[in-house]
Amino acid sequence: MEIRIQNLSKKYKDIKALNNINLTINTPAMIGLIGPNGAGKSTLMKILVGQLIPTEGDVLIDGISLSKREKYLKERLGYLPQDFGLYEELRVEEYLDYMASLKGIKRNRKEVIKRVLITTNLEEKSRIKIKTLSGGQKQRVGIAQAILNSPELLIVDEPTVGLDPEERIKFRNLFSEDSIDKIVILSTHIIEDVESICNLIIVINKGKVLFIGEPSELVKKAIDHVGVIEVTGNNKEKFLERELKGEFKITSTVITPTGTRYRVVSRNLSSSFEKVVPSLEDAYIYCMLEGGEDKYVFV
Ligand SMILES: Nc1ncnc2c1ncn2[C@@H]1O[C@H](COP(=O)(O)OP(=O)(O)OP(=O)(O)O)[C@@H](O)[C@H]1O
Repeated sequence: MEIRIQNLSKKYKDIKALNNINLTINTPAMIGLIGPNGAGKSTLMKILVGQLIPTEGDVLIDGISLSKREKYLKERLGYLPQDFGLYEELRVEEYLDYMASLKGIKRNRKEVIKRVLITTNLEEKSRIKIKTLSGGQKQRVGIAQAILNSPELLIVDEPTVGLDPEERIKFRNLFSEDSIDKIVILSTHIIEDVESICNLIIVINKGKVLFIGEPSELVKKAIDHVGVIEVTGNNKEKFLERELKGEFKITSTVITPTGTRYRVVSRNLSSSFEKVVPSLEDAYIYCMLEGGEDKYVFV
């Protein structure tokens, strides 16, 4: 599958949620879509699944406009929205059966449901009413419905929210294994999730793509922009003032026997800092610093 996003913009009244996005994605890809709150991630995902119509531009699925691909996409898409409504009165298996019928799954429906119940560790809960499940278990039901049709394109908006660490690891591995022959787009704020499974990162902010590429390329861009420094008690206030003035962004603070050790990301790192190897999180912050101003785009 090829997804080609062309000059895509979306306006909600006077808010430009997406501002002239151009991207091409091909199978296979395990994509991490990251960006701060309000960056436009959900809007982009909703357009990709045909739930929202763009104000300008188009999305081509295998060369044909999304607007003419409704059935084609429905058969190949799995989607877990950020706020998915579950039918609380239904039992888990009834809900999955209903979702399977909406997706047009007729053959082996029982087996298909059983398979996703096993995959999402919900077998024991299959006869339980959704309203009595915990938040994390409901999230698993959401993931289960998204993978019912073994989709070629799996779009998941913050899928690991509410899951405990073990479950998070399990699900990110599931998405990753699934991406061998498909496109998985995973929107998240959890950089660790992206780091461990994604081979492509798309960073967006204020509706613009700031970066697209491999995680290692993003990290490379932050080399020489990340440093640490130990600040003693008397100098702490002055140091923190420098952050307020925008000289750098503190990404970690550790109290030491002699003062405080800060890790910072800066566009122009002063020589007073000891340079360190950037993490993906540092690189993301650096990307935000560079791309936060309209005059500079990182791609
Ligand atoms: N239905 C809507 N009506 C008006 N404005 C909207 C609507 N949906 C989103 N927006 C605005 O569009 C912008 C992008 O929102 P979007 O939900 O796509 O961001 P996001 O990156 O998914 O954020 P988050 O990480 O907080 O979920 C924000 O400024 C948001 O307030």
